[in-house]
Amino acid sequence: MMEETTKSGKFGRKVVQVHEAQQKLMAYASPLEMENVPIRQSAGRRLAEDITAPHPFPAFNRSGMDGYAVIAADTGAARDEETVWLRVVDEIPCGFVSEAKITPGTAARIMTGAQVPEGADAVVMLEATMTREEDGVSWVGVRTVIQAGRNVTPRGFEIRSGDKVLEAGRQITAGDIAVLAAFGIAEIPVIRRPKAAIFATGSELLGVGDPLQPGKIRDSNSPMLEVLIREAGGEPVMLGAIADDLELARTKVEMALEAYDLVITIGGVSVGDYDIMGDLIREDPDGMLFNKVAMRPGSVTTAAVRGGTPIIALSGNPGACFVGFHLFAYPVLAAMQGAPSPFLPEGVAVLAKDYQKVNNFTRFVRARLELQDGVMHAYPASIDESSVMVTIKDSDCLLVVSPDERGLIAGSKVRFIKLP
Ligand SMILES: Nc1nc2c(c(=O)[nH]1)N[C@H]1C(S)=C(S)[C@@H](COP(=O)(O)OP(=O)(O)OC[C@H]3O[C@@H](n4cnc5c(N)ncnc54)[C@H](O)[C@@H]3O)O[C@H]1N2
Ligand code: MOO
Ligand SMILES: [Mg+2]
Repeated sequence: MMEETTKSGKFGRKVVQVHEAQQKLMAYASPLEMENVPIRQSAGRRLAEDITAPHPFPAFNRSGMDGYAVIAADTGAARDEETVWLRVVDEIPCGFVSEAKITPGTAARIMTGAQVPEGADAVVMLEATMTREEDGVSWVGVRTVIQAGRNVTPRGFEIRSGDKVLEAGRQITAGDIAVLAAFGIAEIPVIRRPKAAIFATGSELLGVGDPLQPGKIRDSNSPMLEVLIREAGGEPVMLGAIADDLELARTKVEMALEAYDLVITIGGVSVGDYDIMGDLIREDPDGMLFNKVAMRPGSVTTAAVRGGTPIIALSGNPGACFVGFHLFAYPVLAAMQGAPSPFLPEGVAVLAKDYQKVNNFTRFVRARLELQDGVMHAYPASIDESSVMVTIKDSDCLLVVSPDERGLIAGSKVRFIKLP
């Protein structure tokens, strides 16, 4: 009798591969609605729509030099080392449009960034000219032959009107801000930030401000996740820590599911007597996505969906919590913001130190990347057990060590996932 209970309960878990678990979750990570934000608050957000150029850029033929706007053909005689003299008909500062039309034999003084006057097709730089005054008339002498188009940036050189300049889903960078500003787009259509509720379970948990008590620990995972969620573009909603009490957890989860886009819980997913999150998820077997993943740390990571909202129940062990967040919560948050490639990027590095631990499951080893003579090297953390907290701070990648690898020796190639 006892055995039957346990088989169908905590222990009878079906192991799924990491990518399979990720795919199950991603089915519930669709892009959220659009909102408009002022340009100054849009950096780092993801565009909800393609941005097309409302006008060409530059919008006018622009002088690239301080000098004289001329008709290139007029300078042809300079080939015979003869100075060509042109009558100066206007002076054009930046921001002003000349009413003069340049006709053969004439030129206009012009500044860098000013609109090239009608009729002119080139600008001679100031250093290649000389001037003289005669009866109140200014003349400019040109001693070199100028090609048509010289020192003139034609209208639409960078972007033509109607060109797609920024793609939907793109994360807005400083360069994008420059583009948006140049086109006068002050309100930016972005995907709203996913609201991700976090709560921790564990009767041993104290707050950061609490004095240490025997047998207790301070909740370090919640504040860590708060930062990770914010860095991933989400809006963390801190629901605090609760004791290992199924009723309490149920109430919290139900409330969070109503109000937020994603619910992340910490702890209580293993086989312990007080591992209530596992029990809670099992109450609705249809909604369960997975409760055992072929990975270390974080094998007990559990996920479910209720009313279309995903719940990710991360392990309480700090290392497992950290790894579980990056493999499962990060891509969900990215996809909810419309990221075209929501998973963290992968690469290959040279292992800088032996790594001999072998598992039955793929191991995600905290490590630090360092460029040495232009080659990326990876230093695995000194201690990387699931329960270890302190080496999280030293890692900017996770090495992916598959179970068939019989340990890795320094100098071998190793796959890594780059952390944000
Ligand atoms: N008999 C077995 N025991 C365990 C197994 C197993 O397969 N059989 N799996 C081990 C593995 S692997 C992991 S990982 C952990 C998973 O534990 P839970 O996810 O259930 O997490 P808790 O039991 O709540 O806590 C584990 C550990 O982490 C500390 N913790 C919890 N919450 C926080 C927090 N918010 N901040 C900092 N530290 C936290 C907690 O005090 C425990 O030390 O189970 C193994 N056991
Ligand atoms: O779930 Mo544990 O972190 O696999 O080591
Ligand atoms: Mg436990």
